[in-house]
Amino acid sequence: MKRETIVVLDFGSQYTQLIARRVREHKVYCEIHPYNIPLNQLASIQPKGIILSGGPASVYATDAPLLDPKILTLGVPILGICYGMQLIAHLSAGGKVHPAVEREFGSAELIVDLPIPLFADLSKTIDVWMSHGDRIDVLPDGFHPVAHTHNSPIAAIADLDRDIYGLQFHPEVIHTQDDNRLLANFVYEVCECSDEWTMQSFIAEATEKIRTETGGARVLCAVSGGVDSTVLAMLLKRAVGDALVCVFVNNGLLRKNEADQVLSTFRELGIDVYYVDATDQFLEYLSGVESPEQKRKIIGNQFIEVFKEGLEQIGQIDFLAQGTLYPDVIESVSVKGPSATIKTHHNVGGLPENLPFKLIEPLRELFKDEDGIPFPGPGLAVRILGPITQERLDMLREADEIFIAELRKAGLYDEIWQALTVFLPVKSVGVMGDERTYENVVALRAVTSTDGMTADWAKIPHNVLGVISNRIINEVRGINRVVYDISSKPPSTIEWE
Ligand SMILES: Nc1ncnc2c1ncn2[C@@H]1O[C@H](COP(=O)(O)OP(=O)(O)OP(=O)(O)O)[C@@H](O)[C@H]1O
Ligand SMILES: O=c1[nH]c(=O)c2[nH+]cn([C@@H]3O[C@H](COP(=O)(O)O)[C@@H](O)[C@H]3O)c2[nH]1
Ligand SMILES: NC(=O)CC[C@H](N)C(=O)O
Ligand SMILES: [Mg+2]
Repeated sequence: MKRETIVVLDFGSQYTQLIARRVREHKVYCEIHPYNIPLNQLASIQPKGIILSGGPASVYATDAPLLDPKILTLGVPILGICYGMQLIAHLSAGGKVHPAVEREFGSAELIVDLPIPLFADLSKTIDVWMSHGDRIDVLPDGFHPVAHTHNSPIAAIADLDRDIYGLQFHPEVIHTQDDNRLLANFVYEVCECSDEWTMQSFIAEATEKIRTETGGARVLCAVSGGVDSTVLAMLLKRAVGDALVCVFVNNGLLRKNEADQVLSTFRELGIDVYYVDATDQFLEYLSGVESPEQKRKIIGNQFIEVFKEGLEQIGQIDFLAQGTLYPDVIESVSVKGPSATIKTHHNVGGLPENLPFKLIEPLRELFKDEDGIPFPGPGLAVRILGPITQERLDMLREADEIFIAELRKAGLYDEIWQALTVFLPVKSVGVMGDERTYENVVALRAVTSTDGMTADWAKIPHNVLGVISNRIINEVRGINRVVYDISSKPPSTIEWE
């Protein structure tokens, strides 16, 4: 049976992914395609409904991204959001879109004038989220005006015969206070989708697909202990059982007890892991290296070496599973300009592309909710400024464990996007028990952020910082000074290297 699918056509809105996520929250599968997807390709998806996203352009501009007008005649229900609605008006006979006298950003009160099924179970006035400079001035033929705001006399439109709708506001953002009803009404009432796309149905379908794809051959999954590779390994275990080969490499740059924790997690999951302790090899190659980029390069290369050696022992494997997620897939077809058009999927631990595997990517349809603080691939290597030594790694591990534990204890862990401890290559004078000390400094770094691209330093209460500093200086031998990093990104970065 064909899976019921809602397609979002992307005109470059910052909210495109959010639209897809909101639709999926209603247990209806939704995928994103560029606005200029060829008509036959779109038709072959057999969408139950099409949503046209917002976008930064103006429909009347000469280089505006347009829609193949035949899409409006497919007989599939369509919902245009903001730019999407303006486009429907622009492409339909009689419709006129012009710059509004006043631009409208933020909350606005929407008054519903025509109670159509799209607005079922909603009150007559709704607080909605606006973000536009253009508006429909003349309604296209065949459309009814459905709602208005103070600044947008035509804030929602409907052609009930053809099931084509437009909203000037953004139903996908939480500031539109409709309890996510508008998109629910669109997918259930207008498109007549059922709520059958669940994680259970995804797992069942993905399991079947992996079995068919691999046909009993062995599958390699490199695991880091992170969410993506762990979920991937669980799904593969279910699908191929003992044909799954998991490999976990200890590069000596992990946090305190991390390797043991990863191994015990996999034991609890009933998944065998081929464990390679390559600490000595990594530290040997990193010995004396100070340049951050050099460190990264060495770590990447050693990863490949370790993997190749491991594979010689494990023997022939046909498939490599990667934890590519939907945002990676979307980026590779993005409309946001040529620089973003081709993105190589993030490589498993920097594995080279010429290894003799066929790739499978069972998670490529999924989004992930951000969870906890990420740990970067190069690990503690980029948190020790200057040369890496076992002694420095040990001090840093202890200090880092205290920092994170105290953040959790203070209930701050979930508000913080990234938290780390940096070992500085300087010594400073202190006094401990009347004795002069001449020891090391660590810097604490904690930031708030939504995507890691920009970040602000976290305003951790002074008393919490005090406890952390005391504990580190008292408990970690070799450290007599703790400083807190109060730089934002930009101009600084989150990590120090
Ligand atoms: N120490 C390791 N041993 C084996 N494989 C690893 C290791 N570190 C990373 N990998 C592999 O490289 C992939 C990419 O790592 P990275 O940390 O950059 O991505 P990620 O998105 O955080 O994924 P994850 O949540 O699985 O860690 C991981 O998903 C895993 O397959
Ligand atoms: O896998 C990774 N390999 C790297 O080389 C690397 N460098 C930084 N980071 C992580 O990326 C986010 C942003 O960090 P920066 O502001 O330091 O660039 C932060 O979350 C960093 O931890 C890395 N992750
Ligand atoms: N958010 C949008 O889609 C904006 C559409 C169009 N650029 C406008 O300003 O009206
Ligand atoms: Mg990871």
